[in-house]
Amino acid sequence: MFEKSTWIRLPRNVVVGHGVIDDAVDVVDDLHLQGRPLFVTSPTPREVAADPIADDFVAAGIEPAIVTIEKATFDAVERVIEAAEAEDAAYLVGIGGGKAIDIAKMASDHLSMGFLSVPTAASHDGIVSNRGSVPDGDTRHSVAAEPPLAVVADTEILAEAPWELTTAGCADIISNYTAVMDWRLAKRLKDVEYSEYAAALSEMTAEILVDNADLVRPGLEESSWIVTKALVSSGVAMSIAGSSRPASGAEHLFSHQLDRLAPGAALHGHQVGVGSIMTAYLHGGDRGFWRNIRDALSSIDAPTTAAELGIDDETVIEALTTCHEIRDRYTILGDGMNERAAREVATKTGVIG
Ligand SMILES: NC(=O)C1=CN([C@@H]2O[C@H](COP(=O)(O)OP(=O)(O)OC[C@H]3O[C@@H](n4cnc5c(N)ncnc54)[C@H](OP(=O)(O)O)[C@@H]3O)[C@@H](O)[C@H]2O)C=CC1
Ligand SMILES: O=C(CO)COP(=O)(O)O
Ligand SMILES: [Zn+2]
Repeated sequence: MFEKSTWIRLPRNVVVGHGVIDDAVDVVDDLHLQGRPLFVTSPTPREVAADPIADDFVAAGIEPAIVTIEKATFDAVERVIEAAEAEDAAYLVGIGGGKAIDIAKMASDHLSMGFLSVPTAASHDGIVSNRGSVPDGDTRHSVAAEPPLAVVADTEILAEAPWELTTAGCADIISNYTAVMDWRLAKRLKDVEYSEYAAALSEMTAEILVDNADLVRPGLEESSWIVTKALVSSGVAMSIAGSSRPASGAEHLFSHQLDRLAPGAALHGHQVGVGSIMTAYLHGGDRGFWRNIRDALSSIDAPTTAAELGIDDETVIEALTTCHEIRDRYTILGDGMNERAAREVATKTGVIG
């Protein structure tokens, strides 16, 4: 008897384009959301977007509450839940980079409340996904969470954000190639749950972005358009899979470990990009594929070396040799690399000097 079933939860409205931040109140109307919103933001996105959007809500007769978080932690999720209860909020609006959006989506899941995703940087593919990513001691959880009811991605705001945030988003997408390789390997060796549709969408997203790399240039608003569409598409792949597998493999474990060993040194997207060069090498040996990843990253100005990340060589080796322990996710790293092998891959790919 056939007994499979699945819920693929996706946003109802994805609004992308120049000046669409002005449509936020209309988006709320279209969703028939009533009551008071709680805006979840972080310091810079608050200035850039949350305060101006709050003014539009006030003009429409809606008085939002605002909570500003500094870090993506379970404590921050707790603070947002408490603020939502204290302010009698009816829905949440996550406004910012990956940090603010992840915290809003996890709090909204806990509160059984809808949330809107308003990215201020095209820096990560969690804009649409139904996953949150949170460090917790020696580990990092990929948590099931509420997908947004709607996304409002203003390409004018995204284009004005520092360029490296956009290149980080591109690198997060380019890393899909190795994430999918790891996923297929885990399917073959460990029979993990696998979706060919999600894998194909994730790879195709990376391919389209790389094909359009010439159009991804600083100062061009069209770049934000291209990158945001890729980030949305990659998030949809995660929602189809019901896991972050299509967009997170060993290159992400490497980045999560760097977050522990060198907190704040580099952006998430940039770290996963450099990780992806090395895990592509592990998948393919000295054949060409890792060079394609490296060249794709450098074509959009993303870092390809430890020095460009601002991370020293020894920290890269430590991350490579320990990151398989971060979570129970089978990847090309298997049960871990020894130091000699780690040095070889990092040196051969030019990540360390
Ligand atoms: N759930 C998922 O599926 C995914 C989750 N992620 C998670 O997302 C996070 C990475 O996202 P990322 O966006 O890099 O991290 P942050 O949210 O920390 O943002 C990076 C930096 O950009 C700043 N910033 C944001 N918008 C602007 C703007 N318009 N102008 C100037 N500065 C701005 C932030 O300022 P400030 O310091 O003031 O906040 C911060 O310093 C990680 O925690 C990662 O794990 C990533 C991919 C997928
Ligand atoms: O960053 C992600 C996808 O780009 C997902 O993060 P996790 O590795 O925590 O699942
Ligand atoms: Zn990522």
